Amino acid sequence: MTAAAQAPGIGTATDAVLTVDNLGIQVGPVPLVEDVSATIGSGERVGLIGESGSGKSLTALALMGLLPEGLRATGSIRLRGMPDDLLRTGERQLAKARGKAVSMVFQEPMTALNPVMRIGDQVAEVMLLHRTRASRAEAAAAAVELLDRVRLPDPRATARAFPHQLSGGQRQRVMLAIALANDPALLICDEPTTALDVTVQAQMLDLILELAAERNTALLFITHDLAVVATVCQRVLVMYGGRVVETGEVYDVFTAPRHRYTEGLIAASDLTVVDERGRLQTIPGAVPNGGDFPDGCVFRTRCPQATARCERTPEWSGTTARGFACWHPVGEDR
Ligand SMILES: Nc1ncnc2c1ncn2[C@@H]1O[C@H](COP(=O)(O)OP(=O)(O)OP(=O)(O)O)[C@@H](O)[C@H]1O
Repeated sequence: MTAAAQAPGIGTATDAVLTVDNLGIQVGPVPLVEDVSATIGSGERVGLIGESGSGKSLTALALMGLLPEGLRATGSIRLRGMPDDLLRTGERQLAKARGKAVSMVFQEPMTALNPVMRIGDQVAEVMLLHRTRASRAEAAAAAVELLDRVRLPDPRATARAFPHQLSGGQRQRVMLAIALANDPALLICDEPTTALDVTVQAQMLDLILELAAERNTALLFITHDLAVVATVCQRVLVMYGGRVVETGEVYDVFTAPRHRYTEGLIAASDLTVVDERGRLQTIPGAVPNGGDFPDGCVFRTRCPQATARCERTPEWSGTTARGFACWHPVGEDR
């Protein structure tokens, strides 16, 4: 059986808000993401981790139907509230689904917010777009309420402000308000706290968790930070070279990783592990550019355990809920 046939992924939820099957993303003939499968249930919180260049953001953009010009997605993406496969849905239907079936908070709110439009109008506009509120006045009042819910100080004054008048942390709260304005079934957070300082980061994470729990919103949380995943998520997908290399419950994956890449990521995130010269652990080498990953196991050129066997694509071991794709997994002698 091939790795593709086994569709590495996560979850078996019957009340799925998201079902991804064999997602691939290509630029011309070059594959950037391959064979990604995942199911996220209602209210579930799933992390997506991997180094820069692993394919996390492209995967998230595909789930929003927002891939950059020139990139093509294959496979299938089904979202609750959308009648058809997202990859076979036209732009008009997609625009309707965005915000309601799925919504996203990006890392850099300044690029996502309109710099010349008042905050309150930006929140109200998305409600009017989806007719969550009937009139402009109703939407304006609901926007102030929502700004209060994301704990912005003086929500009325904030509604009248322009983005540049707010701090980075406040702008990120506005983005969260906009993302939640139409009560999406799935909220994708792509490094939502990376640009914030540590205390603001923790407050933002608490807020996302609280509001998602209140509304039973499922979360797909993309981050480099394993500690954030451990705080926020129940399950995790580990990506490298555009592929899912391991998946499972956060506790299982972090305490007993099987893929050599996951093992390396965990060691690299542990500030207590140093070598004989006192240096922090790192994964050797650098992430290749998209499309430059080796055949076979995508991690083999950086993996200390690689053998000739790794020149063949590793089969998926385990289930879609707990599994990995590695010829020489942690805990098994070569
Ligand atoms: N528009 C594009 N055209 C061609 N290649 C692209 C494009 N966008 C991204 N890529 C490539 O696809 C690969 C995956 O990128 P992606 O942004 O998804 O990684 P990531 O894991 O999200 O990284 P980061 O954490 O830095 O956001 C990278 O090698 C990147 O250079």
